[in-house]
Amino acid sequence: MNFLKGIAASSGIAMAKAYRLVEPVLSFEKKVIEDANVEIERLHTALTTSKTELETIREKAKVGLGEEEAAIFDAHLLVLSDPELITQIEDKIKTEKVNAEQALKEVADMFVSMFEQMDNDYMKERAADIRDVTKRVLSHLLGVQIVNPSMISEEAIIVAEDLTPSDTAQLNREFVKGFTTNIGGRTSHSAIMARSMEIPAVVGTKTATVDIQHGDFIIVDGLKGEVYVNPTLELITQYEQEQIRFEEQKAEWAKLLNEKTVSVDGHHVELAANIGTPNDLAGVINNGGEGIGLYRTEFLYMGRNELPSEEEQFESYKTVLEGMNGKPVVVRTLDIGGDKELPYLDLPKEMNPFLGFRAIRLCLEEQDIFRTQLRALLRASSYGNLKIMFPMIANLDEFRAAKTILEEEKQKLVSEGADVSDFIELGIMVEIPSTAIMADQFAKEVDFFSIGTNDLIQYTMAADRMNERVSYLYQPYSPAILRLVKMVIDAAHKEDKWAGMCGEMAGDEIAIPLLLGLGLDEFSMSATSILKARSQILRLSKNEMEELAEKALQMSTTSEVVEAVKALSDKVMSI
Ligand SMILES: C=C(OP(=O)(O)O)C(=O)O
Ligand SMILES: [Mg+2]
Repeated sequence: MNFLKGIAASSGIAMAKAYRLVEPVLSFEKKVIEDANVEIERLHTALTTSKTELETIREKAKVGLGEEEAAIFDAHLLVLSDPELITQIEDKIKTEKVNAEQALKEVADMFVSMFEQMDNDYMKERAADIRDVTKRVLSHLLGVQIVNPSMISEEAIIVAEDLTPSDTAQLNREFVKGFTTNIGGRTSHSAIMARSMEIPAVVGTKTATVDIQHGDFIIVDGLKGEVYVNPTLELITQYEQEQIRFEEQKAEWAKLLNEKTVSVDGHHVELAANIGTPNDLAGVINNGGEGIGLYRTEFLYMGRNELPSEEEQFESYKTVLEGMNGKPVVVRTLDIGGDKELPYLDLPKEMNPFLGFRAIRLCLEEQDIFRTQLRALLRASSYGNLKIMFPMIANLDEFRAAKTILEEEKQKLVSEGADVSDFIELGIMVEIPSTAIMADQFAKEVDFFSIGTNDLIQYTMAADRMNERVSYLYQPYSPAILRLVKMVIDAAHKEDKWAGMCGEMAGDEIAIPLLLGLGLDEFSMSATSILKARSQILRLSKNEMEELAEKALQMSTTSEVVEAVKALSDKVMSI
């Protein structure tokens, strides 16, 4: 039995065979061939196998993700049967007497660079399609298997170097019981998505792909951040008991579904959910969410080849607003960048993507993208209680510029006769230290704050949220972070505004007593954490937590703070 320690990213216990999701090696040598016909036949066999495979993937994507996501594969199927591409590969094999792999690569590279140089987004997307399809055909020529998470059709635990947010979105919950990765932290987006999909996960193990072989039986303990490879029967039985206990605990929490979240001394706070797509709505309702505190709209833009249209966005926003039936829905405008990439935007690679051209910075420059989203939001506003929030605001000029654009679009829509609500609150994410420090000034102009601690911690501590090697610095309970949070909440309250938090800290059981004491009004978290948080807050006294927070703000280290919270007694800690 082998044991790996990582970061507990999504709670629960999974036991199944390992499914390794590793990039295949597609290297080959250029060869001079004797018989061109043999090579051409190999090429056609690889093309046919790729076609059958893509059709199956397309079908699965259609069932699991919907027609729109599946349409991406139509573009790939088109490339596969493009006569111009195929004839040129055949000609190369015949005239230059090279192997099919070499001919395929040279012709594909030529098309890719031709399309990439065109000043046309549609053509640039075709370059990405050709690259993808070439990889698939090449894998069949070489007899190497390309793995695709959406193709998993038996119970498995994924083992990977890392999972991108779009890989995670494609996971089929029926078969994927859990995952473990080499890199990543609790607030990397794949971890956040795992929590909302209720898939147990341990990230940042450093060596999962080395220590775990395809088909090994593994246990992923997402509560403790541990992974066992080929465990003993005794351990399996122990974990089966553990699974039962976890389910019983969840059943207890479920009794609080329709309760208000009120402390023992009568202070009410709002427990809201973070979502990525309208598909997450059911989870919010089934977990007793009192609103949506963060709708990460960037997922609408991901896993596809082009920007979503205004109409498409309008439909998604309307679905969420109607689904929440008048409860608050905070929609965050496009926050692309960092670990959330959009290949079709074709932005230059940056040295420090988390500090680069992203989120509101990109939206203020690429205004077509921004205005389309704002129009869709404004049109949807009459279907519910919409609040709009801008991400990554670093100074007041950015907020004012974004607000002006929103107002311009609103005027246009109103003059076109559209129905736009007059009660849309406008707020910002506080996730950059400069904004927390200047919160008193912002509070005069915004309607609310939502503290994005996932980024606020990484920017304050200069510790990458995705890097497990610096995770010791990435501490939500650090007095430095608590002081910033206090500044933001106090600044909001001074201007009669509300302050929420949508970073993962809001659902963390050690942070919750402190945040209640600091006066946070709204806690927004993975839907699956809501009932547990409610059960905890129902046992806390706001007055006592104020005293605790006061003391914590004067402490000098994170561990002192953690000890003080834990000393509150088992009564207020869930586990
Ligand atoms: C909620 C946040 O945004 P994201 O995790 O999407 O960066 C945050 O930074 O805390
Ligand atoms: Mg953020």
